[in-house]
Amino acid sequence: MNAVPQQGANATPGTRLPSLRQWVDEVAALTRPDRIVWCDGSDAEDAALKEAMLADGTLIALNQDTHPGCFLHRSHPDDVARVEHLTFVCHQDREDSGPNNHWMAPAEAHAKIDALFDGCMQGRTLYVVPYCMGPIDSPLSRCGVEITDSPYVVANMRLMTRMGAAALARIEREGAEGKPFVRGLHSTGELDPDRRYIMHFPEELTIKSYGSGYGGNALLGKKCHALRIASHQARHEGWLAEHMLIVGIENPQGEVHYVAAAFPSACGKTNLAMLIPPESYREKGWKVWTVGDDICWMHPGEDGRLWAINPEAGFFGVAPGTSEKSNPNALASIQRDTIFTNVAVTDDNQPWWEGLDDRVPAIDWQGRPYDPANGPAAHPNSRFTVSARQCPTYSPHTENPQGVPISAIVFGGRRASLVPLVFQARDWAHGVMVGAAMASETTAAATGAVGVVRRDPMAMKPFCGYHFGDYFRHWLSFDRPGARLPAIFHVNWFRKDDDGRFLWPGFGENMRVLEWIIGRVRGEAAAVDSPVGLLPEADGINRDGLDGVDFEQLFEIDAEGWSSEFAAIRSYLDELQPRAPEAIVSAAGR
Ligand SMILES: Nc1nc2c(ncn2[C@@H]2O[C@H](COP(=O)(O)OP(=O)(O)OP(=O)(O)O)[C@@H](O)[C@H]2O)c(=O)[nH]1
Ligand SMILES: O=C([O-])CC(=O)C(=O)O
Ligand SMILES: [Mn+2]
Repeated sequence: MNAVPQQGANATPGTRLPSLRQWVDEVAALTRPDRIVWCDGSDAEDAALKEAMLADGTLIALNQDTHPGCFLHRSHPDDVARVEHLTFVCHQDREDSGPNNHWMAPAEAHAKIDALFDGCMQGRTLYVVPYCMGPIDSPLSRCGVEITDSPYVVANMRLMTRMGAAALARIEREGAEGKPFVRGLHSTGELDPDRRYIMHFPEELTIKSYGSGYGGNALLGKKCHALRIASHQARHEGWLAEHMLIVGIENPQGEVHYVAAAFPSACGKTNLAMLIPPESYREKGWKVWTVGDDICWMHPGEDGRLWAINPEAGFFGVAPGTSEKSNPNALASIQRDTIFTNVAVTDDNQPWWEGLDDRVPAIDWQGRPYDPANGPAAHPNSRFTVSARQCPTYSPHTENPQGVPISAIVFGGRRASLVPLVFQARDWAHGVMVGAAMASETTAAATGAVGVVRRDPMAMKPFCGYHFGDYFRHWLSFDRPGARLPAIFHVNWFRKDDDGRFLWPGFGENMRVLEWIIGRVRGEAAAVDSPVGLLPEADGINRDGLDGVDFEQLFEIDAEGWSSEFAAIRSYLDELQPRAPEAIVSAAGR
């Protein structure tokens, strides 16, 4: 490991880039770490970090015979999910952050969080983590540096991003040309929920996160950079940074159509990205390729299409519900070299969670002997971190510097009632309205109540780094001469019957809906108009081999229910005035 003892102003630089060196010096002067380590991303560095974490209990070794290279991390019980109420987007002008974000004046926010950072790394190591979001040689990629005092964050960032020497070289090269990198400062602090903030300064390309070690709060390349900061950059540079999976669907003719889909947190992105088609489809030659499971950056190409890259290099996936039946690709991916966070373990020290299989766990996520009276054995938001390359369906085109062309955009939410299995938007503006009108039941991915329907436009409510009205305008701006935009759809895997059972089997069977979507894109499948959009014809979704599915109920359009839904959408858009674009407001029925 390249350990560099800090010697005040004479500290070994670690970089040729003066702006980076100066920032690290400033942060070190504020946080006063015992030592500074510049991370190179090497295997040796990773091994040494893990050894140190095993020694101090940050990591616990899992069964190395069944799960080589796998470790468990138990977080503080109060630090298990994103904290939206403590997450701020601090534009100079409050209006630019919009009613969709918590706001504080930048000067006040800096003062408040810098007071927490003051001296917080005494007795700790400061790690400098250079990273690249996207393929290292792609012009669409963007770089950042995270400074953190958490070795767990370093190990996760190594899986989730292109981290280390190659990223630093790109940052230095771009820096010499005057191109900035995103600066992220993170400390786990005291893990005190009352001394915790996740602050974003889009105009300064800066993130400051204090008091949490959890994924979306602490792995700053992910939601903080690749969505909140990047969405702001994308607005000004003419591209889109979205909370979307990217999946390639190969039809029997060997044609691959790439689909980008936005579902809110813990609503099925990882599962759809890794879908295995039913056997009848596989026999005919249908295949699915995984490009990304959480974030998608889309740029208009010279051919007028939208080209997408996955800025991430790994998956930070929800463990509960992942099984041989629901998601065999995810399960195959996490047999080795995986970091598990807040899962349970069996008596032979294998990772376990609800929905995995019918074994009984021995120890729960907090390290207690398992007792059902204490609730689930694994935390509902327990996660695995793994390199995307370990996924059996990993698409080699993920590394394309120019990205992959998107044929269809799919929006979706968790709606127990009202919303049909699938419908298509009539055109781009209608599709943007459909995305803007999204709502979904809240999940364990963020702290707070679970199962409450809230409006979550484009699954970006917690992640859009600017005013939603401007964001919808930005989406509309892609419809211009020469554009060959993807068709837009909406799906709902989660509609329930009167007894509270899911009407749709979901998971691999979602292939049937994707087949219709690809059919529409290719101009082959028929559709009928309805008050919400274009629906498949009565036999439009392939039903072969599907017994007991009530298609009538899945596609039922309740006129009265929709009229109150549209009223709710309109009053939501009212809150965004005067910035909500007229095209969206009128598409929502005014
Ligand atoms: N009923 C049903 N549940 C599903 C389906 N797909 C996923 N789920 C459930 O949704 C939950 C989480 O899904 P993920 O795919 O991990 O969610 P995600 O959208 O990737 O979430 P984040 O990583 O939080 O952004 C799990 O409990 C799954 O079992 C489906 O088709 N039908
Ligand atoms: O960011 C996280 O912590 C995990 C995630 O994907 C989400 O919450 O959408
Ligand atoms: Mn997510």
